Amino acid sequence: MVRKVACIGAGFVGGPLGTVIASQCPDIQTAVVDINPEIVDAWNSDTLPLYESGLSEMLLAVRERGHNSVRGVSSNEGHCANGLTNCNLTFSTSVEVAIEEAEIIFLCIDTPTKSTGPGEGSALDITNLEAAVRTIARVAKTDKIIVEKSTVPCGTAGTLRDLLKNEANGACHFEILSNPEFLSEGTIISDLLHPSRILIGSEMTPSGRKASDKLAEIYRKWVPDDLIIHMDLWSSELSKLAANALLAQRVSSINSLASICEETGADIDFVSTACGLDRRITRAMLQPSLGWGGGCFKKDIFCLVYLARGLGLEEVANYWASVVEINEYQKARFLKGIISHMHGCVAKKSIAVLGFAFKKNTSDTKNSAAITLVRGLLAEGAFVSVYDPLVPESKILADSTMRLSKPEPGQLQICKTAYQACTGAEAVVVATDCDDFQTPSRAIPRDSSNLNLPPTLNSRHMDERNPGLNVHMRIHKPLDWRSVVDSMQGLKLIFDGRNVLDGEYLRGLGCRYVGIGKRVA
Ligand SMILES: NC(=O)c1ccc[n+]([C@@H]2O[C@H](COP(=O)([O-])OP(=O)(O)OC[C@H]3O[C@@H](n4cnc5c(N)ncnc54)[C@H](O)[C@@H]3O)[C@@H](O)[C@H]2O)c1
Ligand SMILES: O=c1ccn([C@@H]2O[C@H](COP(=O)(O)OP(=O)(O)O[C@H]3O[C@H](CO)[C@@H](O)[C@H](O)[C@H]3O)[C@@H](O)[C@H]2O)c(=O)[nH]1
Repeated sequence: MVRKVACIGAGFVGGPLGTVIASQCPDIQTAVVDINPEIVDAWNSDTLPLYESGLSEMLLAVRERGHNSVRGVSSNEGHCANGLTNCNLTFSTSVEVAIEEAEIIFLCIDTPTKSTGPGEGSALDITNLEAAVRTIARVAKTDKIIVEKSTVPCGTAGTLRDLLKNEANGACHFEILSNPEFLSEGTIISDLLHPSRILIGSEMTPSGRKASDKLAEIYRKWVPDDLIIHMDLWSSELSKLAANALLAQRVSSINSLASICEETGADIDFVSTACGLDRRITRAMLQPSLGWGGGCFKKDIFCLVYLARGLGLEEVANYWASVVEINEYQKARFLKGIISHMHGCVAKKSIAVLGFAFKKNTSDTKNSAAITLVRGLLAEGAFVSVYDPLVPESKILADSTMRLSKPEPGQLQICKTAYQACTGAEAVVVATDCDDFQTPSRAIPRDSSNLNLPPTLNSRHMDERNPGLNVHMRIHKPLDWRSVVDSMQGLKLIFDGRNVLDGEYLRGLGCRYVGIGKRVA
């Protein structure tokens, strides 16, 4: 029976994963550790470092359970927020202590694209991952199971094994497992609680299988056994890259078809529905957009491309590279379309951009198509006002500003409301599929989450125990498009970069509607 685990890296993966393990396995002491004290402080404060539906409620429930516990579980060197020391979840910078105490160590460390040297711009950089494994080699005094949660180049398990062999003193045994994470931002807690599958890659040796079973034991606390799949290390590592490449390929494919629709008068929403209803195709990842973004797709596809090229499989490399190329093309095409609809010139024209995150329900802007859009509009001399319900103003400002060409003073405005952004605008661009931006006929029910969370506290109780944790709980207020259109001026164009609006309804309000892959009426 596993008693102590550690998650190294308290980012989008490590923080929520640690929280879910602690929530689902009260008998397991979970230490989430990070070298960045700011992130750790944020996890221990009322303002979490990331917004995710259900996260703060789950954290609160774990802390509450610790508060009510009479058993007095020891708590590593970290502490539960609000001084609660009995809970089974800690966030701290005590990486070495966590390593020493844990039987299973989840590596949840960032693996960005390499920015220098061989493989620059393509291969994944595992420097941070290796640094953590070096620390394990140095401080471990007992056997450890080391779990690759990070997305890694294929063969990394072997690299880490060699590193441990060379750097550890040989007194303890290390088993490396690959256990890739498939969560999506915006639905992190739900995805962790209800994963479509859990892959566990191990060496096909008795000790590899034993370690694999030990990890499966943890997941079995909340994941059905038939969803836990055991395989070899390479297959598991490759499956992660393959899954992201296939998902991104679907969006690139539908976006490439959207461009045919725009030239011919076909409607991509009909085409997407028609294809998606085929039981073999399904409707997932076929929503046309101004371009996909996020921290994972591009870097993971490039990692696959790098692998294929290294294996001499040039055609295979080119095939997957084209998924990213089509996405770049889509982003550029969307910007060009806006300029063209505004008579070939956006200079000195006011344009509102609604949504800046790479998708709804997240404050993450990594590779967001909105960044390309806003930078492009600013470079063309437009006055741009941006509103996003979750992204902080400072982040929007930093992302919108290019190194070499800065916007003129007053050219970029970050707004507190969508109405403020749209007032006086000649064009409004919906860049993120936020529920708040939907038109009435497409509006979704207010509580769309289906998290199946463990029994949570009622809101009155939450307020009393931990008022700050409520700050991220959002109430959807659908946009009043009539007021928006009334407040616009000039051309009154609405560009729907997500095809989430009802074009007919908007035209009825007196504006011109331009969707992706649709004929402009
Ligand atoms: N974000 C996602 O949606 C997602 C989903 C699935 C898989 N992944 C993969 O999981 C990995 C982590 O992604 P993320 O989004 O959580 O990254 P992140 O950047 O949000 O978090 C990584 C954390 O690791 C910490 N860190 C770096 N080196 C460290 C060290 N030596 N010791 C301790 N902490 C260290 C950093 O300070 C950072 O807080 C990546 O490989 C990513 O590709 C991410
Ligand atoms: O039909 C669709 C679906 C998605 N998108 C866009 O595609 C991007 C990626 O979306 P999504 O896959 O939902 O978000 P991520 O959080 O990037 O999650 C992906 O990347 C993670 C990190 O590896 C994986 O764990 C997930 O399984 C994988 O879905 C976003 O910009 C979406 O707006 C579309 O344009 N159309």
